[in-house]
Amino acid sequence: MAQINPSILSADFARLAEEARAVEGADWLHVDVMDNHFVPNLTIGLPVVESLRKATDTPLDCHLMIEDPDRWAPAYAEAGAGSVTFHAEAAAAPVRLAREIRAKGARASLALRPATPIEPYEDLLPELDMVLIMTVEPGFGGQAFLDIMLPKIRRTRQLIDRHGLALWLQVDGGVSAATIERCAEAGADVFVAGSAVYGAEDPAAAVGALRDRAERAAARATSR
Ligand SMILES: O=C(CO)[C@@H](O)[C@H](O)COP(=O)(O)O
Repeated sequence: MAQINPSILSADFARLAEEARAVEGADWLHVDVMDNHFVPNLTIGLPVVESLRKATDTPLDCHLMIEDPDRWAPAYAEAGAGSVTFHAEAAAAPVRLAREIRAKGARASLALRPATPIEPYEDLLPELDMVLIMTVEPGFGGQAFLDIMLPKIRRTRQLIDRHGLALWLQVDGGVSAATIERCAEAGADVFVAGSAVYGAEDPAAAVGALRDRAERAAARATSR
């Protein structure tokens, strides 16, 4: 089943609790943590995650776009994130880190920037609960979806299936009504959407509409 994770990067940060509750039918709330080093933008950190945890029942999917995730990522699991994603390009010891995150009770996920291939990480897949393929350069919401990432999504799905793993495959960046079907057909099953949800008049309805599109596209792809 397709999961839709609204990205609070496109929400009104002055009304975060309200904005989190506006999408309570969503599967997860995607929380973009940026440190102005790994990416050229600065957003939020642990205290906001702790507060969000109390403000909504929707599980938190924290995407750490930070340097030194080996030091910080386990603390996000302790702060209440149900899923913690760290970047392959930033982690010094990704296997140890994934194990630490899981030991704290959260799902462990590995993110890849657009120029980072999945193949070097094939042997690590059993240590993970999700792979995140960035479909824009990380740092900002509202960017155009990179179609050139579709082959990487397909290859990642093939690797996951070949190993018989139950990993989720997430895409993030430029996901909208116009692009979600291509992602689902390529094998993604978790979809982060910022502007397509928070830019909509009715964010909760936008979540439902995106999920319907993704599920129809996935059904078409499997019936081929
Ligand atoms: O991680 C990021 C950006 O780096 C994303 O989560 C964006 O926040 C998604 O926003 P849209 O592209 O959907 O507007």
